[in-house]
Amino acid sequence: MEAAAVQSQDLLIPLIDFSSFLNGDEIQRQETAKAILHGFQTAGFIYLKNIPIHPQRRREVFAMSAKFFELDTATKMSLEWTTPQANRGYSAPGREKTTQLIDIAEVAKLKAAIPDIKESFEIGREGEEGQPNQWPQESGDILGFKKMMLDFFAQCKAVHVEVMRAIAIGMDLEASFFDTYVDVGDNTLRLLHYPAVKKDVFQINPGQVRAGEHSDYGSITLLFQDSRGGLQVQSPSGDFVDATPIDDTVVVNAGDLLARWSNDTIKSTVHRVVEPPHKKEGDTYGDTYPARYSIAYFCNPNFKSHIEAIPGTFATESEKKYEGINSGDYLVQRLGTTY
Ligand SMILES: O=C(O)CCC(=O)C(=O)O
Ligand SMILES: [Fe+2]
Repeated sequence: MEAAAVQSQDLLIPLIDFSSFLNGDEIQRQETAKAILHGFQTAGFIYLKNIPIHPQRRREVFAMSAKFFELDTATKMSLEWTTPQANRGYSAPGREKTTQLIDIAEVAKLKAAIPDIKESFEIGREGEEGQPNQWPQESGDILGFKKMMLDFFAQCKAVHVEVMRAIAIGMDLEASFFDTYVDVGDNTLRLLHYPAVKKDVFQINPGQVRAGEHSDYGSITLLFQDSRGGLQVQSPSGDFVDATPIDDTVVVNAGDLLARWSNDTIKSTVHRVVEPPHKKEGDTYGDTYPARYSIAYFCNPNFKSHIEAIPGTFATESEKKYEGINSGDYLVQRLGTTY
C-alpha cells in the first residue's frame, strides 16, 4: 500500500494512495489514516496519489496559470497584493521573501540582497466579507480564469476536509472532529511561477534560491509541482533533500498552526526551492534553467476558530505547550513578516 516517495538517511516521505482512505473498506481506511498521520508526525510531508482531482483538471489549471503570468507587467501590477489581511493578488519577483527570520528589518535586508526568483498570484475565499479577490479582466488566453480557479479552489477545499478526517482517525478521534474547524474554507490558492533563469545566477550569488527556506503557516498545504524539480525538504539532521516530482501526485505538508494544534506531535518542516538538480548526463538545459510552475493551496482552520491542543495530544494540562490562539490572528501575524 505504501511506498517511499523520498528516502534519504533520516528522512522518509511516504507515498500514500488516498483512494484507500476515501473508498477502501474500514480496515484500509484506518490503515491509510494511520500512515498519513505517521507521515506528518515524522517527516511533516507526505505524497498522495489518487486524490479526487482529475489529472486533466490539474493540467488545465497549470496551463491557465502559465497564461496568467504571461500577461504584461502593468496588468499584473494592477492586481497587486496589498496587505496580510487581504492576502490576495499579484506579487512581483522580489516582493515576498519566504524565510524563518521574524525580524522585519532582517527580512528586508535579506530581500534586498538575494530576492527569491519567483512571482505569484493569490486567491482567497471568494465572498469573504470586505476582502474581494483581485480577478483579472478576462479576454483571450485567460477567458474562464475565474471559474476555473474557483472550481479548483473548491476541489482542494474538499481534499483538505478529507485529509483532516484522516488525521482525526489517525489520532483515534471521531472522523468529523475537525469538520467544524475547516468547513468555511479560509484557504489560499497560490499560483507560482519561477521564471527561466540563467544558471550562472546561482554561481554568482551564493545563497540564491528560487524560494527561500521556510515553513508554512496553516493546517496543511497541498503542493502541486510540475516535473522540473528543485523543491527540497529539510531532514531531521538539517540537510536539504530533493522532493523529486512524481507525476499525478500532490505533496502535502503540515503547517505551523497544525503543529501547534497537535502540541508538536505533528511536524511543520522547513522546505525551499533551489535550482533544479544537476543532471549528470544529458543535461539539455544549456546555460538557462527553464521556468518552473507550482500551485500551493494553503489550508487553514477557519479564521474564527480558537486553536488549542487537540484532545489526546497531552495527558495533563501542564503538558500543553501553547496558549490557545485565534486562527485568523495567528495567520495575519505570520504573513505580516514575509511581505
Ligand atoms: O513551489 C514550490 O514547490 C514550493 C512553494 C512553497 O513552499 C510555498 O509557496 O510555500
Ligand atoms: Fe511552502
